[in-house]
Amino acid sequence: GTGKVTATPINGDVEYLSPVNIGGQTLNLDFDSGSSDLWVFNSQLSTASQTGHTVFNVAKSQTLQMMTGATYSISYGDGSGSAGNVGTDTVNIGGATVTSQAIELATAVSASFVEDTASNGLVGLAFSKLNTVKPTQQKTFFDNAMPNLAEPVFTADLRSNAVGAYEFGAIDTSKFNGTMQWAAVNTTNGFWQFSSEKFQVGDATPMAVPGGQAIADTGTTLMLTSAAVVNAYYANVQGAVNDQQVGGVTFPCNSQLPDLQFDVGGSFMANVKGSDINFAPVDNAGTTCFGGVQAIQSNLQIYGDIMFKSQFVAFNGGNNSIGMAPHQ
Ligand SMILES: N[C@H]1[C@H](O)[C@@H](Sc2ccccc2)[C@@H]2OC[C@H]1O2
Repeated sequence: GTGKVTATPINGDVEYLSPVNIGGQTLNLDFDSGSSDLWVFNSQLSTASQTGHTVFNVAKSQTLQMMTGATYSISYGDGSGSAGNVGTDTVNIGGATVTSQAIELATAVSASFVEDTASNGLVGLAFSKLNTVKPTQQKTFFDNAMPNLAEPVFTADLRSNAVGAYEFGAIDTSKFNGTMQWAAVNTTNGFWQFSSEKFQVGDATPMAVPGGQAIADTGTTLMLTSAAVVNAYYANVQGAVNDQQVGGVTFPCNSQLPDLQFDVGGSFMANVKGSDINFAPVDNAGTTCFGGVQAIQSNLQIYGDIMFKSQFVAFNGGNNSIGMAPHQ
């Protein structure tokens, strides 16, 4: 079978939310190719933590079965996190259905999740080895669904300020231009990780990347790479400054940002459109804008939604590869 759901950007493309049916109840969740837990806001949470959210009502599902003694606890790269207990239920994502999917039921969530009222939980789509359920680690929705999918793939079609889609079991070739190019994924760390050793602006000298590795992470808003690459890129942008106050590089909103190409698996260069690197204004007048490409201190670069807005991406769990092509 296959399944397809909308991916709706919220708050200026900060994150993308998709409807998921769990035991007959539909929640908008954040699909995250950078983690491997499916957890939801639910009726066990404190009233305060539930404020503003649509919660999964554990009493209302006819098919929920609690997993005795099972717990989870997850913390994310940005310091947020959640923890709770675990059950299994039927999960239907746009027609792709898993009858006994581990559903992690938060009994505690960090402030940033409570405040983010648009999101009622996450669907982890990285590799199951990262799942945090104890004592028995659980499989992701994709791992459970794969045997029944027409093809062992899911795709992310994320758009700038427009509704896109996640699809399971098929690659819709009408959604991208040209031929999709593929690279090997190294699953050792549990991420959709591939080598990415260089960046290039126009036909300038390519910039090397320390560590030369990146992950494709739909749950990260920006594109995070080395400070050297960030500085070299914004050297092309008049008025770009690294503003500690704001927390990264800003530039005049009317800047003509150059495209940025990045190496994928040593086999091809994929392009991020300059227009997608203008992430958002930082001031009410809309004079100064925050860059979509920012620096992290890590040998593992994180290609988040800024990259996905320029590239249609396919994740192949059959042969552990990642495919990219410019959006149609
Ligand atoms: N894979 C990512 C994950 O989806 C988010 S969790 C999240 C936190 C608050 C709001 C929305 C989502 C967090 O930032 C980067 C990395 O960890």
